[in-house]
Amino acid sequence: MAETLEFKAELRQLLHIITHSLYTHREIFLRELISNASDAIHKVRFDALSHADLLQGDTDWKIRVIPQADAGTLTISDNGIGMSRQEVIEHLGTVAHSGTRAFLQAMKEAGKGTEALGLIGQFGVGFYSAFMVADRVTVRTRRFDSTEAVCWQSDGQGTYTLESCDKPQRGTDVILHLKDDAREFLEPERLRELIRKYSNYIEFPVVLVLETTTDGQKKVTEEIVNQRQAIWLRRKQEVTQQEYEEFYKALTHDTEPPAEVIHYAAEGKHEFKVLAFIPAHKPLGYDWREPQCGLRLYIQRVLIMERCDKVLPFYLRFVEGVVDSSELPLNVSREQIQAHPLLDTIQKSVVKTVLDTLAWMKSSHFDKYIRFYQNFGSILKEGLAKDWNNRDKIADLLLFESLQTPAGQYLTLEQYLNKMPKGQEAIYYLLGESAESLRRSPHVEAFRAKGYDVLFLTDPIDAFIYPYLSPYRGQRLLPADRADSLPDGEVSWEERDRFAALVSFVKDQVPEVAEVRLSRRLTESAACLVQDQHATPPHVRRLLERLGQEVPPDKRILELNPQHPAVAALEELHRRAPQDPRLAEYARLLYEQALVAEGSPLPDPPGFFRRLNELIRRDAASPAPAPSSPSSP
Ligand SMILES: Nc1ncnc2c1ncn2[C@@H]1O[C@H](COP(=O)(O)OP(=O)(O)OP(=O)(O)O)[C@@H](O)[C@H]1O
Repeated sequence: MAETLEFKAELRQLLHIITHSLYTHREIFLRELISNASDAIHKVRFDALSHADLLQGDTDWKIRVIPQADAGTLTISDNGIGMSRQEVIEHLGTVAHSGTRAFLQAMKEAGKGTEALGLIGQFGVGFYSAFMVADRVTVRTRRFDSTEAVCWQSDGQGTYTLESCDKPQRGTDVILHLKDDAREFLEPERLRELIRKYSNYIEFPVVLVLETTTDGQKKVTEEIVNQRQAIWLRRKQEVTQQEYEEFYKALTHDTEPPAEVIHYAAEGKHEFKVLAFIPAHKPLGYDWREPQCGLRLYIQRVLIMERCDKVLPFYLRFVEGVVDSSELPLNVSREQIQAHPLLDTIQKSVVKTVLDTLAWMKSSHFDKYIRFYQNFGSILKEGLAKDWNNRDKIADLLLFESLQTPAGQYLTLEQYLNKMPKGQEAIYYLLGESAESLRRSPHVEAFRAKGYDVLFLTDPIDAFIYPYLSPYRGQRLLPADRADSLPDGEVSWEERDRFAALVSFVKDQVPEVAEVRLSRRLTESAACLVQDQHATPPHVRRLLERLGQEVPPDKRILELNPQHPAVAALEELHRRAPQDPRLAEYARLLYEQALVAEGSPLPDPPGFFRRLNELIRRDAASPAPAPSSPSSP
């Protein structure tokens, strides 16, 4: 008796999109189904390592693609692991495929428009892509360690049926009852083309099974269509760039070729082979997916793990590829393999090669490197905190915008060091939202005047990794907005004397700060805020507060520029009429402009507007002044 069950809500939504729309990329259903069949064979090969008898002698691994024009069906059949009844319910009734979840997220972001539908081809939606070409799908499956076979059927309209069936061979048959407009997928030539295009490097034979009738005699032919070389086992000199690209695309579903290919065989004490790729860009949906890290681990061509994270540190998770070692034991559990010391050796070797490749790319193909960096730089930077042994190598790979680089161009730490003028004793940096706003910050004025460059750290992660950057090649890194980082330039005694009363008055009016003082940091602005070396930088504070964390308040230092006309005028007014009520308002305005200049929020915006509007009112009522220098903010 067939039992009818309902799909989970998320899946109903997906199936609705698939069955009610037209696609330009629907041919990818074949790639998805062949890839599932290949996974199933890998799984049974692995599970049977310790139970070879369960295979009952059937180790002729094959994925069969069978078009049947009379019935209008296309069957993809494998002798893989198969599924139990419970597994069918779990796997074919819910959204399992990670790409599918990313696709649904992308749909949400893109709205319901056709733009989102175009995304399907790039994501692939796993098993459910079948409904792009079929109005009914039947799955007949039997697990390798069971005698019970199950038949699953659905038209993709919200429910599916399950019933027991006969299936003498283990494995899974996916039978697609093709839609009328999808009969092209019955044509042998079209199927050959698609198998070669998308599944050429599947390691098991993908066999096209054709039934022909000659002189009334039916004949079945089987033709292996894919190349199925374990490309990583071949010598580098024997593999063409095109083969690498095709393999990479088949492995990752990326539509673009990789930025770099890394292919080598370690020989000597340990032997293993690595074929890894540095992608050129983040594939669609990369930021919505759960982060995945690791290379495919093979032992003598048997796939042991889809993502072996022991061979790749998390900060290199953008690297894709394969590692194969015949030295690892085949007949042990995945957990035991994960603990094998050879994996640490492999990791060290992969990390070194990837970092060396990135360094080479940076020096030889800078434009290509910039694109890579814009996509994956934030991830790579995590390594500064996590991989102390390679900290210097990673620091060498960083790119920065800076005070002296034209907008949109980048500088490395090494280039910064090389152009440091004599007398400069530290590498200066400033944390903030964007290079554009930092370029206008009062904190860089003195540096600009002295010809010192300031690195702009504007990636959100910079706020957390800057402590790991210093020292770089013996030079310390100092924040340009720290109280003691001022290149030099003492305020004269005479100025100190003259402004002493004003400074003390402003301190009384701005209890939020620990100190008010004069400084030479500013050449154009009237005031700015700095902090001592133990305080949390304001940009980091803003980020942490946005993340909902409480940061204990630090008292900061308000610095005034005694040469600024506004500060000078204030001093004069204070000397002339120390009781003038406007003085208190002006003192607050100096503090408030220092906050605005560094991007910090104002504690009392209405008060600020009132003070500013009062100034406008008064000023507008007085006669027009002589034009003043436009450069003084
Ligand atoms: N031919 C098959 N043999 C055995 N199990 C299968 C087969 N096809 C699908 N399945 C099971 O159904 C599940 C769902 O398949 P689907 O293609 O939607 O996602 P997926 O392959 O798990 O996704 P991902 O590629 O992200 O791992 C698979 O994980 C697998 O357990």
